[in-house]
Amino acid sequence: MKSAVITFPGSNCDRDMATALELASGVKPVMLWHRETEIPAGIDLIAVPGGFSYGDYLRSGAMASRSPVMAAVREAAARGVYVLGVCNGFQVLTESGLLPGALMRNAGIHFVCRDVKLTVENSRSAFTSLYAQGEQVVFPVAHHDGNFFADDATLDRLEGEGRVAFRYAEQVNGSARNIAGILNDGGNVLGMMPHPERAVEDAHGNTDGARMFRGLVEGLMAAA
Ligand SMILES: NC(=O)CC[C@H](N)C(=O)O
Repeated sequence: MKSAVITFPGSNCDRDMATALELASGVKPVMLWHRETEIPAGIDLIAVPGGFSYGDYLRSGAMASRSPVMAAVREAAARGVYVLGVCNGFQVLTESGLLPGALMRNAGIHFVCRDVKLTVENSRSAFTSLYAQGEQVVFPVAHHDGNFFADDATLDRLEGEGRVAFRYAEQVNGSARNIAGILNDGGNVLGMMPHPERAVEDAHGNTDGARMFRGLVEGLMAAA
């Protein structure tokens, strides 16, 4: 599996994401600066990593979503290229229109930085194929704008179409229906606030995230 990791000014999880992808695939991802206007040929997966792009000014992810590279990411996603947005990456994907809804300030205002329990709500996606349906996993979160909001009709559609990939199994940030991660209608774009790339090796004390990356490698290689 060939992957690319986008870096914006203020990204801080880009190298962790690259390490997780390399561990799973054996191939170093291409690192793409936000000014790039093209996704290199042959890329199967684009990762939009966490951090504080543009210092979270205006709204988290809003300025990054206007970066030249995001037009190329939108075009690639429309061709079926897989896109994984984590934390600030999820915020960038909603601001880009690649995923519905918005990430608002956490209920309770505070930055939340801890391990949280999640339920795998859809194990049939390319991102979750190595998890069992309904399985509980633990991923770290670290954000102040993780409070997922969408109107009721959108939430009903996400639930009805199996596009809620992960749900918090505990109260974390006030997200509507405790939604932690969602898929687009094509199933090739996933945005999530928790950080799978921070739970991929024994030194992390938790390897629950590793199956996301291994599942992607296995699934995308089988499709190639
Ligand atoms: N870890 C992150 O990506 C943080 C995301 C964003 N800056 C927030 O705090 O909400």
